[in-house]
Amino acid sequence: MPEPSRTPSRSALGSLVMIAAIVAGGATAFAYTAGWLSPQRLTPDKMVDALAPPGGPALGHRRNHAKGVCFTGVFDANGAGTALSKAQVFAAGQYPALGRFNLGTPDPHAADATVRVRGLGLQIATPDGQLWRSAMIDVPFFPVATPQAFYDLLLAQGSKDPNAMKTFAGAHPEIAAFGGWAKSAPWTGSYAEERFNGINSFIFVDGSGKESAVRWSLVPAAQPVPVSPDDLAKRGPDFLEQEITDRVHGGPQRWTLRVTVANPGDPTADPSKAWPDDRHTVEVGTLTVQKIEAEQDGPCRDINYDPTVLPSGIKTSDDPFPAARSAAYAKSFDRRTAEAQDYPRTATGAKP
Ligand code: HEM
Repeated sequence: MPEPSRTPSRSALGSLVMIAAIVAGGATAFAYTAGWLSPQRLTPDKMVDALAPPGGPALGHRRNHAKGVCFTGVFDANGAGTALSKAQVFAAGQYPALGRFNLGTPDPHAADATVRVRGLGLQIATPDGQLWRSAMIDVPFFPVATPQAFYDLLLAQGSKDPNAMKTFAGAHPEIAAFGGWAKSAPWTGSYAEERFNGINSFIFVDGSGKESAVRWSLVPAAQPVPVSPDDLAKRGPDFLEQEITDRVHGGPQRWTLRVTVANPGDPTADPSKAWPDDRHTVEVGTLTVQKIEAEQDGPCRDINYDPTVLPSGIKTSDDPFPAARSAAYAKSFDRRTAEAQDYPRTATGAKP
């Protein structure tokens, strides 16, 4: 009987080499994705870690804009937006809205009068099954020009080096405009009096395929009444939630959705640069907030207001923020939903 051959045949050897190559390729891709091959690369993990306050993140909560209150209402499109975008949300009609007023802080217990930036997350659903999610703030422009600069800003803010912020501002002079806004813009006593700005640039695509670069804002119907932060502090740490609850109880609150169209050459890739005031604007409809909902364990808890969740007819532009935000929001969502024991959670069916 002939001895069985101990040397693998050429074809078996080829298969082994192929399997090894596939495994190595997979491992390399995994290592790249995890950032092991490029420690300098900005990853969603690093970005979300950098948002955490010195004592660590508030487990179970959003890693930014952690304090807030949920609402439901409707968006009434007046039809004017169809000249710019084929998305059904602009066709005249009424669509359900689910949103969240919030404060730009990773601390869910921060006193309202200590947080300079206020925000609004919004989801509008249309009968064609599409969703438009957006998260806006009351600042008219972003403090820095790139996601990397935002990360560097977070590191500088958290640094023990007393010169860290000075060094950062030297390298990122655009931050001065935010400082100017923070000092001079009036504070108000109500979310209902805030204008919320989308800040990032997107592309609207109309029925014929024509593209327009746009930004959008929610302009309040309520007249803003300036109140000093000292006076706001006297209203208590959570006055904003109580105030909006009482106000909406007294009657629905409204904002006009205003779309601003860029002129050729306007900067779309840099949200730290506001577009000039004379740009063409189109009022496309009205957001009506009808009911304040429970924040804890309410309908906003499992929503990720990812700004890249867009209906057909709206797409991202060369602005690098929405993609970076999407990755960071997903990371925050994953972490907070995995921390069920630290936050009241009864319902299932999370929708990242
Ligand atoms: C690279 C830049 C940014 C990063 C890393 C970042 C990070 C985050 C994170 C981690 C969350 C919590 C997400 C969740 O768990 O659901 C969040 C929420 C939010 N962000 Fe940003 N953000 C960025 C830029 C912006 C910009 C440009 C705006 C405004 C135009 C904005 C407005 C908001 C608002 C309003 C929320 C709260 C939404 C909600 O109620 O769930 N962010 N952000």
